[in-house]
Amino acid sequence: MSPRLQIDAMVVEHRTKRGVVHAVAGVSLELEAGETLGLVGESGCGKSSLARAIVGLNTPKSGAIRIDGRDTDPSRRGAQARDIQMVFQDPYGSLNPRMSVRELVEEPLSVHRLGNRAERAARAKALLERVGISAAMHDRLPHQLSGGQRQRVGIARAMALEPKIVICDEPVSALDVSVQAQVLNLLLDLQKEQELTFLFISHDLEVVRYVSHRIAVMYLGVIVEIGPAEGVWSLPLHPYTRALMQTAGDAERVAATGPMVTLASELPNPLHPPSGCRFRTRCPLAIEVCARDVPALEDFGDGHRVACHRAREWAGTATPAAHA
Ligand SMILES: Nc1ncnc2c1ncn2[C@@H]1O[C@H](COP(=O)(O)OP(=O)(O)OP(=O)(O)O)[C@@H](O)[C@H]1O
Repeated sequence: MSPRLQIDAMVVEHRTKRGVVHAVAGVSLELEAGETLGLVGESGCGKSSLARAIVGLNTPKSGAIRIDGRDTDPSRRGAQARDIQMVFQDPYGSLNPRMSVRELVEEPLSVHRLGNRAERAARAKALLERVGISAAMHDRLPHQLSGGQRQRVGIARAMALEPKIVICDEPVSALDVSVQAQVLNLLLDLQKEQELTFLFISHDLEVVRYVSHRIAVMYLGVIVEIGPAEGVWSLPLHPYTRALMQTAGDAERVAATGPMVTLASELPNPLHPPSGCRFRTRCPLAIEVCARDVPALEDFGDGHRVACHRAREWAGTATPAAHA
């Protein structure tokens, strides 16, 4: 059976005055129905550029997007544009400040000419109630809502067209910690009810681990490690993944499974990415071959794949860290 979502050799470039930014440099991913793939990486690694290309907000330079095995129409019009929706980090920026909550949720239904006026109103009401926005708030404007309520409206809007796939781009990063779990749990409940596929982008490794079946790690436009969430978590094999986990306060666990990697310098200039392995200029383990050859994603078992010339050296000997 075809995967629900297949991204094949996606390339996204941004033209700037200083040159071309290679934001996504050939990313391929497959996601099953009902699956969450968490995507992590530092700011500037290309996560949003990839997400925006998948929902049609960026035009990729090349690559294919398939839903249930069918190529999507690059013009992204019609029914198929409904299949992939996005939940943004900052719902305030993506919600028209002059529209009421009710109008905001009705809008996608009107754009796609679904139902008559009364049916759209009823559907918007049901969606808002499902995401926890009570009837008393349906006439309010976005600025009259809390951050968590605004994100719930953003989620209702994304769900209005009954998508198969939802790209969640840092959906809880702008929220107070106290409401983050509520919004995450709402997303997980909706996923179960509707067998939704999530691409879940976050720089917060704990959040990604909480929601994801699999985790992909992106560095400077490429996927450097991907695998089952607990596998990647307990035995991170790419030096960049190890560095991210170490920075996130997991030094002890990382140290138990191989070399420590500290991220010293800044992300290289994306206008001129390094030759060979893109991470090698920041990698304390880099050797000659790393500057010469681009490492392929190699399978280490159970679908845990890593693009590193040196990962084998500790992969065979290390014992996965105990699950916290
Ligand atoms: N519209 C644009 N025009 C020019 N360059 C862009 C544009 N959007 C992104 N970039 C550049 O592309 C690269 C990848 O950025 P992107 O926002 O996709 O990364 P990210 O990992 O999502 O980061 P963040 O978490 O900060 O959003 C960066 O170098 C960024 O400066």
